[in-house]
Amino acid sequence: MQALAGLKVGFIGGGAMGGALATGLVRSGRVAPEQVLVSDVCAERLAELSRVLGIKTLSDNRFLAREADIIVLAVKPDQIRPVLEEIADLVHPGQTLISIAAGVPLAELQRWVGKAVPVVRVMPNTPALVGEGASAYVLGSHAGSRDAGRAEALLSAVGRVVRVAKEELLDAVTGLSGSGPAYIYLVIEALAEGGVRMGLSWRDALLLAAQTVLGAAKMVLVSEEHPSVLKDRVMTPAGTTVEGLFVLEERGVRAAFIEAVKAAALRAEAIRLGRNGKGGKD
Ligand SMILES: NC(=O)C1=CN([C@@H]2O[C@H](COP(=O)(O)OP(=O)(O)OC[C@H]3O[C@@H](n4cnc5c(N)ncnc54)[C@H](O)[C@@H]3O)[C@@H](O)[C@H]2O)C=CC1
Ligand SMILES: O=C(O)[C@@H]1CCC=N1
Repeated sequence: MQALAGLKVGFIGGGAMGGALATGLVRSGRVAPEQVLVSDVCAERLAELSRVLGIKTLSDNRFLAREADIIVLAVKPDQIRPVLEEIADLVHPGQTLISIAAGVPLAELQRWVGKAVPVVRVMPNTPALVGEGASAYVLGSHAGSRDAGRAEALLSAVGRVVRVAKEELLDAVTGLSGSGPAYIYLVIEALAEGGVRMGLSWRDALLLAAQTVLGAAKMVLVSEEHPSVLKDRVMTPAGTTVEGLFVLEERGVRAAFIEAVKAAALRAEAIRLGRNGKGGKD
């Protein structure tokens, strides 16, 4: 991909999300393994990423900050400030800083780095690991089209990406697609348990449940039809599907998902506004 050609992409934090992005990026083939660096405080994690991906790993965030053109901050939200302050004197306007931390506002990121460097805030999700991520981003005040191009190139290599008009919308994104994979794992587990309850082996039931979710998602993306139209095509009058759907509506599953997204989005907002009443930022 042109926007990443010849650039080095460095991840500070190679955990669940940073590791997923680095892995998805290398596996996409859009960058060579030599273009990707990961620094982390956990030696075992670094050894694993280096062994599996053939990328350069290091325990020195400052070395990474000197080497990388795109620096992805992928530590827990409460580690973002110390990490930014650690590298602040090294970063320069030729670089693009990307923060994936939930609820850490652009204004704070910019203040902690303390100079006019481009910052982009991104909310990705873990299916980036398998090239099926869903991400949204917003540009900070010093970021421009070059930085948007870099962010889009990176995120589109590992899935789909949208740009949101204002930072507050990243709270909604966090509640929907950032946290969303966990909701869908719950759905898959529950569907499979339903299959087991009706006599299927767990192995068969899990495969059928997961493939059904994958297939339905693909239908929505490929057909571009409204989900209700696709739903109607599955329903036979007085058939089986309408009986199942009736139970889901009766139990309030639709409202439960709407409320789940809202609750997670409000939590992201509370973290962003510093009203973090739960003893941690993540
Ligand atoms: N896990 C998820 O589904 C998503 C996470 N995020 C965001 O991604 C960020 C990372 O979250 P996870 O990957 O889930 O956490 P994690 O705990 O799996 O990964 C964090 C990594 O940072 C490393 N680390 C800690 N301090 C460090 C330091 N000073 N320098 C370098 N590395 C350091 C840890 O050893 C660990 O490997 C968070 O800010 C979170 O809000 C965003 C979207 C989705
Ligand atoms: O649960 C969390 O706070 C993070 C952000 C989105 C997904 N995981």
